Amino acid sequence: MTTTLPQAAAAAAGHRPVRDVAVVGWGAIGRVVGTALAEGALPGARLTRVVDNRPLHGAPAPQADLAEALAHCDLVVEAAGQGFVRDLGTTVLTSGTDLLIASTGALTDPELAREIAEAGPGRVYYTGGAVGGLDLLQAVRGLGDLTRVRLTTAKLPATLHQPWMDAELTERLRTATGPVEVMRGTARDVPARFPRSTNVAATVALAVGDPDRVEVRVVADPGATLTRHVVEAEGPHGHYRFEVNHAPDAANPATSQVVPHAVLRSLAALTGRGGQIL
Ligand SMILES: NC(=O)C1=CN([C@@H]2O[C@H](COP(=O)(O)OP(=O)(O)OC[C@H]3O[C@@H](n4cnc5c(N)ncnc54)[C@H](O)[C@@H]3O)[C@@H](O)[C@H]2O)C=CC1
Ligand SMILES: O=C([O-])CC(=O)C(=O)O
Repeated sequence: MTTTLPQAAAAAAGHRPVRDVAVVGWGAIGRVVGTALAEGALPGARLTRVVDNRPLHGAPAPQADLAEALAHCDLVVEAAGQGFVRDLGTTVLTSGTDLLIASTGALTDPELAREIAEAGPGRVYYTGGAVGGLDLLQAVRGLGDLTRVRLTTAKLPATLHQPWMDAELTERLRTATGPVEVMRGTARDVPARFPRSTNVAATVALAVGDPDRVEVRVVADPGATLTRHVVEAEGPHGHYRFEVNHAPDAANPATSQVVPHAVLRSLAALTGRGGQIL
């Protein structure tokens, strides 16, 4: 039988406290994260509740509403969508629960970004998700502002179709035989237009500190069997280029397969696990 020590007693006794984690959103990301936690993949964290707005069968922890989940966890992993962050992000934080956000695109609304930043006592964190190099871009800010930051995202056309698109653009996506630029804008406006597909733009913006400074191109490419994100940045102290090409999730090709593993890496850092590249 295992004995669970309360967090403070565990810390005093020299044990690292185990984080009680609720996963919100049991889809491409949440399912992989929650299953790994339930299988003990991360010794410093355990899955206590799962929240989803659809009935679930066979989840490895009880399904609960958010109120019940908050009573049984000290950390919420958001893998549900920008709507959850918008509607309930501050509820999580004001309950004293930490929040790890995947749907960073919600933060492009300046009022919500301010509310989330000021809410507490829970702390908010963001996963790097599908992009890399953000640690370095954050570090470079210590040397002075970046003068130009660009993100180009290329995905399969079907993953980029949106209800706001007119008939002509919809048809161009449907019949594309080569790359089609579907939007050019900034990290302020793009993630709201492609809420399930371009959170990466908002994440880059969090790293560089300004959504208006990040120029974004979204490209529908029938040849993009791997989802591509290219981040290019330049400043007085250097220039940087990060390109990733990810296999998409089989069930939800808008999401790259690596994303839940990026969330698990974020969780490993949050549990205080040693040996991490921070
Ligand atoms: N930061 C990044 O690099 C990435 C971020 N994302 C974000 O993560 C979100 C989740 O991605 P996936 O797992 O691929 O989506 P998914 O569509 O496979 O799963 C989402 C799950 O959340 C549930 N859900 C939706 N709204 C909810 C709510 N308000 N409360 C509770 N459950 C809710 C749905 O029923 C579904 O089961 C995306 O919508 C996107 O915003 C996705 C990919 C990359
Ligand atoms: O998974 C990806 O490649 C990116 C994605 O969906 C997002 O940023 O919302």
